[in-house]
Amino acid sequence: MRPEPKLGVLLINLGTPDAPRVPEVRRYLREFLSDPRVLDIGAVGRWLLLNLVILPFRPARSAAAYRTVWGPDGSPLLHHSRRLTEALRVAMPDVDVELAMRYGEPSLQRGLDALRARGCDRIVAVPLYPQYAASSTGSTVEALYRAAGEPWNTPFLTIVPPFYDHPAFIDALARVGAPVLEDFRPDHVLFSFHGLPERQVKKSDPSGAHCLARPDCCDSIGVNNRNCYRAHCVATATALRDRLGLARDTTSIGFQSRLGRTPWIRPFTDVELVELARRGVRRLAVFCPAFVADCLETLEEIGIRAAESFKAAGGEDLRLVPCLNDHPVWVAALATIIRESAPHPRALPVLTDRPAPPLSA
Ligand SMILES: C=CC1=C(C)c2cc3[nH]c(cc4nc(cc5[nH]c(cc1n2)c(C)c5CCC(=O)O)C(CCC(=O)O)=C4C)c(C)c3C=C
Ligand SMILES: [Fe+2]
Ligand SMILES: [Fe+2]
Repeated sequence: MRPEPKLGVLLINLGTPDAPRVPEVRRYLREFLSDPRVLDIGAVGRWLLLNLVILPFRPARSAAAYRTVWGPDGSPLLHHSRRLTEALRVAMPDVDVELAMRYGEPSLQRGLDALRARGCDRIVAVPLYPQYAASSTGSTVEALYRAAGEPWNTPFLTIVPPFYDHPAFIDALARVGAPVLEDFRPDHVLFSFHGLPERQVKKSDPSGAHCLARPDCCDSIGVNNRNCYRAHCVATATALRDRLGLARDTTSIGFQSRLGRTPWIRPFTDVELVELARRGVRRLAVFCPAFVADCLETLEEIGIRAAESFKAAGGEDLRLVPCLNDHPVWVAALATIIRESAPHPRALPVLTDRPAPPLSA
């Protein structure tokens, strides 16, 4: 008799340095920014940019930033991802759950090996990026296929697609955010997403004529922008705004975390913050819905630096809404998203249960 297929779940996040020190941050940035999906320029240009411009200077600045958010359990991104993994194990006792990172440790290979060692031959992989970008989701999917293809007996993969407008994800964001808004009483809410070079958004458009070709290109999702990161972010922000019952003119969108001189998608969070303060906004709440786990980009860039510049521009207070982290509503939502994508565990046995028709029929 064919054994029951055993399902494993692999949660995958971006990765983070091993320590908030210059050598560890340099090693992390080297691996991350050597990825041709992240710095998507020619190999020679990437090598020059990385080795002559970025790696001599950025690691010291970034290590100092990491030190401001590093906790007793290490990097916040890894800490929250581990706690989410633990919570999902409890919520889904019938499957094995492992954590892996696209860059650094625990590696994709390590996560896949751990699932294989426990006999999982079917794996549901969850890139923990709600919105699709070729430099985050795409890079993870490519590396995952490569790693999964290494062993002689390959596992069978299902990959959870971007969940930027999944009702369970939006509901979890709203349930985590609502008590913060209730307590803080902001007069404006900003949805701040990780930024992306404009070039990468344009490359996601198969027609080459839709994305960033007109101001309303992200207002709805169709054939040409179905992989557009910016359109996915707009869809998340719109759904969350509606779910929270916020008026359109009391919310805005921004894109944070730019790198280099190439044009990045707009509006920019750091510019928007100052503009809002100048327009009279005093109490600003900021959601970061591109990140499911709090990390350097939420805690330091928004929670510390953005709060300072908002106040310097005349604002009274900025409150960072925590990411979903291991909140029970997110754990339940993630279990729903995974179960919806999982191959039906009885799919093959059900077929073999049926008596075969006679050969002569
Ligand atoms: C939300 C998804 C992410 C996308 C898309 C993304 C694209 C992207 N990022 C960089 C450069 C950097 N990002 C850095 C940190 C970082 N980025 C994401 C997520 C996305 N990046 C996360 C979750 C984090 C935090 C990691 C942590 O350890 O907490 C960094 C490192 C920090 C720093 O030095 O500023 C860089 C660099 C590019 C160039 C890019 C798309 C082209
Ligand atoms: Fe990033
Ligand atoms: Fe667009």
